[in-house]
Amino acid sequence: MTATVKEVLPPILDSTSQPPPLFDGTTRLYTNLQCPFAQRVWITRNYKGLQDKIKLVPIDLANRPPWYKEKVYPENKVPSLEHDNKIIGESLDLVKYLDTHFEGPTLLPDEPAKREFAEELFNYTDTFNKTVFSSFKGDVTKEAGVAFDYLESALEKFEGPFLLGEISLVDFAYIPFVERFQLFLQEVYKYDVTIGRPKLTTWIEELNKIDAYTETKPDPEYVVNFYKKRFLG
Ligand SMILES: N[C@@H](CCC(=O)N[C@@H](CS)C(=O)NCC(=O)O)C(=O)O
Repeated sequence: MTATVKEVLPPILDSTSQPPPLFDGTTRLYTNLQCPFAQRVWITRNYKGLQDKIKLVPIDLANRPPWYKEKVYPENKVPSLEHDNKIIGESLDLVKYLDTHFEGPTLLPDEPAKREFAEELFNYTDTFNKTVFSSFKGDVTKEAGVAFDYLESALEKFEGPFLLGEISLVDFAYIPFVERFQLFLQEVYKYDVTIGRPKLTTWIEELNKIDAYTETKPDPEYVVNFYKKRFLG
């Protein structure tokens, strides 16, 4: 994608902030700028060129506004989307919702084989994350390696650098987590997940050429410190 002017992000809302004028017809993505689940939806919104149609509402999760749980999303998590007078949650449902309900490039190919594989990959995301998280307390090379080997083989299935060959929602489902794991595994365990995984290496490089994604990347230092506190603290 061609380089565009980087979006100026709106202020982060915390417990002292007033709610936006809810259900006034504005489409809002309630998000958190460090959350990998929310990042999936943020990338999708950017890739489809919906910056003007879907307003970002960043939330401070450590100091959450009470109205978020009470008036917006009782689950009290991000991401959630306010659209057509309703609130929808769950990042994987949301990326699909954005793809089918909004304009912009289609992000799931029609071919049945690709659709089927997309579902397999969506289903594996939780296992992927759990496998890597639990490896932090064990042998990372071996245990996290299994999850990264799965991605490497997945990338061999179709022609092209992305998980379904061409870019799709599936890439956006994985990259926020892969990005964080790559940083943390390198920094703390000196484990480079790209070594011996040429497809994964290219996949990460290709995604890093896309503004819709790079504009959503969290600060690497924040990620490493957050994971250190959470998993090694
Ligand atoms: N399954 C949800 C997970 C969302 C999630 O756990 N978000 C975190 C932030 S990264 C959150 O809102 N945590 C607040 C909480 O659990 O209270 C999804 O895919 O959207």
